[in-house]
Amino acid sequence: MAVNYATVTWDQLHRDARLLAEELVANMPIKGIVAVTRGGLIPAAIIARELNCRLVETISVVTYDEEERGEPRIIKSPEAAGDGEGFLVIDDLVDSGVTARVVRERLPKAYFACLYAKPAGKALTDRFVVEVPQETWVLFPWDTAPLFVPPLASKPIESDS
Ligand SMILES: O=P(O)(O)OC[C@H]1O[C@H](OP(=O)(O)OP(=O)(O)O)[C@H](O)[C@@H]1O
Ligand SMILES: Nc1nc2[nH]cnc2c(=O)[nH]1
Ligand SMILES: [Mg+2]
Repeated sequence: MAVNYATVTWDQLHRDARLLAEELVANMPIKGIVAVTRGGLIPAAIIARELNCRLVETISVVTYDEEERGEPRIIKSPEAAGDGEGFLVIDDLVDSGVTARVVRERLPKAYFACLYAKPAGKALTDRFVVEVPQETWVLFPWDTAPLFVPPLASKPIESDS
């Protein structure tokens, strides 16, 4: 399957997290936020700031062994969140939905929100901001760096032959 890339800048991420926070105000009051590490950490920090929430827990789910997708494992439990009642769970993205499913099983009463969602996983969310095509790979600002690109005119001209 062809892979397209969608680059998300820090500005876009901040804007999308604030848009999500605006929607989540309807859930107030909340007991706290659970960030799904690592990708949910920065979105959760922005949302915690907007919702004036100081109780921020984490859950860490590992779904890959080496390069292969393995049996998902919770390597850090969100002890402060109980069964999730009154808590918002924040992740950056749902793709296949494997991570979200494990999180929901552990926190069945929590409200699950994320910034970006692909079709295969979006039904596992309670709210998301932007839908992304399944074949698109989202490049987050913490995964990328600005790179020098040579001017077009300096590239060698390819011949047709
Ligand atoms: O719906 P899924 O197919 O499970 O994919 C979505 C998950 O994948 C990424 O996390 P990843 O496991 O790569 O770890 P990270 O957050 O530590 O980067 C992303 O942050 C989501 O948590
Ligand atoms: N950065 C990134 N991580 C992912 N994990 C699962 N899908 C994605 C994606 O589209 N982008
Ligand atoms: Mg993640």
